[in-house]
Amino acid sequence: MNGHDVVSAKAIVLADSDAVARHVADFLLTEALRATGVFRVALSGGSTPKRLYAMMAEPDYAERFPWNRTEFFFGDDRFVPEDSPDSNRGMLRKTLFSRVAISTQNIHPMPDQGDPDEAARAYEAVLQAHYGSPVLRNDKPLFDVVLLGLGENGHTASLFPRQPVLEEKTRWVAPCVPDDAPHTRLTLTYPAIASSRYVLFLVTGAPKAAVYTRVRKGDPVEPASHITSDGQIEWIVDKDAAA
Ligand SMILES: O=C(O)[C@H](O)[C@@H](O)[C@H](O)[C@H](O)COP(=O)(O)O
Repeated sequence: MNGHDVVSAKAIVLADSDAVARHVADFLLTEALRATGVFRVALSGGSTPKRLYAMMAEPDYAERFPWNRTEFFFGDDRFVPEDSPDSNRGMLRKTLFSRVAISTQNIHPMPDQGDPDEAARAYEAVLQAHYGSPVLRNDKPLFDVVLLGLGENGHTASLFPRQPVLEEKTRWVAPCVPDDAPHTRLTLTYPAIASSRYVLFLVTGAPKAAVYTRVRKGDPVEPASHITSDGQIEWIVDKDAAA
């Protein structure tokens, strides 16, 4: 029971999606305040974490959070302009970053224009500059916390079923052209996500119950089953998803 993989990971089952959001918000605040230097977070997209981001923007939380000692990165994004309703960058600007006192220098969205492969390599260069090396070491995490969601088809970040990115063992960021999603995406790869102190999966709602059960059993067909962390993985789920 080491917590480095999705099967041995601890599961925290909470009443509803608000309780999940509050738990993760409190966890991020505690860890950010405890950090002695820069605190690095990779943010998830999609709808599940929107409640979390809204909570983080609330004044009584925002005034306590060390925004300018925190570097916010993206776990993935759709390769669309920021003003697209599908952009994680746009969603985070609206729900969080436009509402708190954070410097744009502490926010690192993924590129959303040009050639996707070149954009992925450019983002990898940003990560390597912050990490201080082009080679990941398992005793020096790239991220303090990686937030992940879980799609009903077993994807997480933009690690989609049947995609070449699932085999990527060297690059930290890569493009993905899912065969069952409308946009090309950029995503952190498995090795980049593994370079973390914590990976938190946020899973809520009855529609996620089946895939959550399959991934928690380590079903190898599900891309999320192959997520590991040099630190600890935790499932933060609501009762409907855990049913
Ligand atoms: O950009 C994205 O879409 C996310 O990073 C993706 O991995 C998401 O977490 C899952 O698709 C779950 O999405 P929901 O939270 O909307 O169910």
